[in-house]
Amino acid sequence: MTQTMDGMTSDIALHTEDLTKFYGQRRGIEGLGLEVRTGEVLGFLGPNGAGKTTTIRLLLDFLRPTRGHATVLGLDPRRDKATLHGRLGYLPGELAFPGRGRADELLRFFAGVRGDVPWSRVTGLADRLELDLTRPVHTMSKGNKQKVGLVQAFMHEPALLVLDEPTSGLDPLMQQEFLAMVRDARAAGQTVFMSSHVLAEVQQVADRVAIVRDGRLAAVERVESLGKRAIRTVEIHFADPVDAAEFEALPGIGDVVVAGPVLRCSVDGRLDPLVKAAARHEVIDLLSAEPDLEETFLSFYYHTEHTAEGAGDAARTGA
Ligand SMILES: Nc1ncnc2c1ncn2[C@@H]1O[C@H](COP(=O)(O)OP(=O)(O)OP(=O)(O)O)[C@@H](O)[C@H]1O
Repeated sequence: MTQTMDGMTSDIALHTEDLTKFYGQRRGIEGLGLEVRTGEVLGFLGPNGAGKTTTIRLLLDFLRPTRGHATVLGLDPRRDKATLHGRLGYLPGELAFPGRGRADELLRFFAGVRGDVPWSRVTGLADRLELDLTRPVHTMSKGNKQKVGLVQAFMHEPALLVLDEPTSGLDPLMQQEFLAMVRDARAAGQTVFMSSHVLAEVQQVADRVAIVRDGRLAAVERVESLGKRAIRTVEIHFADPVDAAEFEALPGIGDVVVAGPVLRCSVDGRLDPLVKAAARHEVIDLLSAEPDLEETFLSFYYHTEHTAEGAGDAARTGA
């Protein structure tokens, strides 16, 4: 539960209404209506330039909206900035650390600003992320700087984590560790709002995903429903040539192309029928490409009657 100014609790951690930011004539984000429940992990997805960073900067009052408003932990991002500061963990998309100090010096500074952060919590997070705290931050790789950014965002166990492209620069093992940190945060009742342009990673931890395109909210869906619709591209190499007709009629299979012993197709939903059909032949290799955000999105909207307006309703109800 989120404690509001008047001492009441709320199960809404984040709320935006008609949140809009134009940079001159250029749309950053327009008409965003979104609700994130306390304890929920929301993936905020979209291709480059979709408006993710603009939205996050509005939530933190680094930008002022052209119109509309946001409520964060029941508070006003502008009026209650100081109160929110201690209750939020923020990872910016572009990290810029000042000075030439070591990571532990910088993190001690952050811990001091936030009040009583036990140092063991900082070292615990650094250990999880395999971050050497004795290194000067300005000498670190992008990935290690990202880890410093993550430690400062998580260190005070904030009620709300707002993370802009958190896995950027992390290697696959560290990405998994980060996702485990998000799961732990969720289990502890924290709310997580994380932007990404990679559906596959968000799908592993998020309860819902909100998809933005061209500065507008295009869809809000529960992760399970997107998963079922996920289109994969599959390529199977057989020992001998196969016949396309054998695969074309399978449920969910499309775009079948056979070149001798190599079959390429798209799979909408379960892989099982294709795998069982393929197993009638000798299989040399099977390659399955991660569902692409754009493909999943298009597949979802070709297959349902949802509209962008409907998505706004879904955002509000969490349906
Ligand atoms: N300071 C700015 N001045 C003018 N236009 C801007 C500014 N910041 C962002 N924009 C524009 O607003 C739109 C949304 O940008 P934003 O950075 O919010 O997208 P994003 O989804 O975070 O993209 P990325 O993943 O590339 O960071 C883009 O068209 C971008 O060019």
